[in-house]
Amino acid sequence: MRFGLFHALDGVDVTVHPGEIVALLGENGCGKSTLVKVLAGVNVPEPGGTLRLSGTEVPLPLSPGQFRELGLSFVHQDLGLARTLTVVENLMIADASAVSDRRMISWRKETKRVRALLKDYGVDVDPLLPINELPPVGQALVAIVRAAEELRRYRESGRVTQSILFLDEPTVFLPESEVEFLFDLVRTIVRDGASVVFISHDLDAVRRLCDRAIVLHDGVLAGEAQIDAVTDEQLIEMIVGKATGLVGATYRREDGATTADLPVVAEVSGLAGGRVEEADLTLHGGEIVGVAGLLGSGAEELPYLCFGAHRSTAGTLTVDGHRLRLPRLDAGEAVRHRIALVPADRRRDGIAASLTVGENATILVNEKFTRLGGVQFKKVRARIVELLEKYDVRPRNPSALLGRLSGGNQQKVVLAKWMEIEPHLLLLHEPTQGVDVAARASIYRHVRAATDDGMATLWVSSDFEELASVCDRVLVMADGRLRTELSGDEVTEDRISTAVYQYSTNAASVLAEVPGA
Ligand SMILES: Nc1ncnc2c1ncn2[C@@H]1O[C@H](COP(=O)(O)OP(=O)(O)OP(=O)(O)O)[C@@H](O)[C@H]1O
Repeated sequence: MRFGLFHALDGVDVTVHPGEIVALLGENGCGKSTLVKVLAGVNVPEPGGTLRLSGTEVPLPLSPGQFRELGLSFVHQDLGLARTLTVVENLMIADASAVSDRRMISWRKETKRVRALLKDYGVDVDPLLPINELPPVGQALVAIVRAAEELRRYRESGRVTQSILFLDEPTVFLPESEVEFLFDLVRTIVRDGASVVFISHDLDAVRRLCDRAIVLHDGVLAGEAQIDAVTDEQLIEMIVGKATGLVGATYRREDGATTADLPVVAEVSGLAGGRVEEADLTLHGGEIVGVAGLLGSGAEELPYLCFGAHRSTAGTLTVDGHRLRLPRLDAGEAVRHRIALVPADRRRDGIAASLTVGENATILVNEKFTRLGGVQFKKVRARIVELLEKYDVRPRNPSALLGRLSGGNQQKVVLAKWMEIEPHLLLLHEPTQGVDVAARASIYRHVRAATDDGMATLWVSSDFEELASVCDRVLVMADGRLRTELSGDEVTEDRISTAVYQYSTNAASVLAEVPGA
């Protein structure tokens, strides 16, 4: 498969067996989604490739929608749901044939049918709620149920004997604690007779769910392995193409300095807003401070409240001696005070998809390249080239539209953009989601280096292993308040996890809001 002169896939052979869950792994931009899109009839590959399903050869390229006749179904990262429509409506759109011969839709009957269907799959969401009112895990579950139903209809139609569900990073926006609900559903689908291809950068998740891994590297097949026959180090070596020593690496301060030795850069006091009832925190230059909490604890809102992206009801933020009233803070003022925010929802909040990579990377610092009212294009371009090299953005093409880059490469550009303002305070929310294992390590190193140079960093993540490897201190949030603090040797994945559940007195009720819990 070529895009212009660029070979996104080159001679890749892949086999999927009945009833198997196969992981499709590889670095950002190695061609995973491209392969899936060939099978979805979106990408038109070069002549010469073959596709054989249950022994029957199917000519390539596939036409859009042809996958339905072949027993293939897809859940892409953005889930592809109509967000303002209800769960019932979304499930009905997928099955238009079921209603095409009726003159009137009986919503009562449809709701009853969908309620029973969701129950069969063990998914507990209200069928009458619009998609965008469901929590992220509920949305992902609905998208997967819709695909599973599609597979069931294929099999019942008698046209296909085998069916394959492709899941392209559906867990990327989900807190770690909720991923398991999704996996239960995937296992149900496999029991019902489908095979699954699961794309992910989360090796833990891959280990929990998959039987076998297929690894791509720069558009070619790098290897295959049964999951229980390889170590993480071996898988990573296949993914990256060389030994990395990344397993178990840490990115904490090396000089042993403690909080007390470091200068205060930012102080938040009396913060309230959203689910945060009250939060006070002091952030030091040179220190990465993690925040851990269950969904609904308020942790996931802290970065946005401190940036003025979500409205606070009370509180102040003092950065480098400037006292800002949080309820009146807006993004413009935050940037002027060198506060940076890397948001979790990259597509919605992080990138300008229709601008180029270069425009995105320099959008916050245009004035640096303006002289006497004119833009110094040579200088801008030189800086962009430097940034693409430094953050290893692939391809190194400043003029590519950012929306066309693979997810992980978009994330590298988002970080590069924010680091350009030379932040005093960096606010991160799930900054490595969708990022491959090597690029993740490079993000850790960049943030560590800038923090060592005096920046204060607040890192909110549901990945406690990540927090344990990068943070010097971790605050635990529950019920809208910061409950405890772990530092030094206490910062381990186990201690963070234990503290989060111990302090979340409403852990049961938080989980009760999660469909399927
Ligand atoms: N429509 C397109 N036009 C031009 N280049 C494209 C297009 N789609 C993908 N590419 C390029 O093809 C390469 C493979 O992209 P792909 O999205 O398949 O990567 P991926 O392995 O899914 O990565 P990630 O893990 O980051 O999602 C990337 O270099 C990407 O920029």
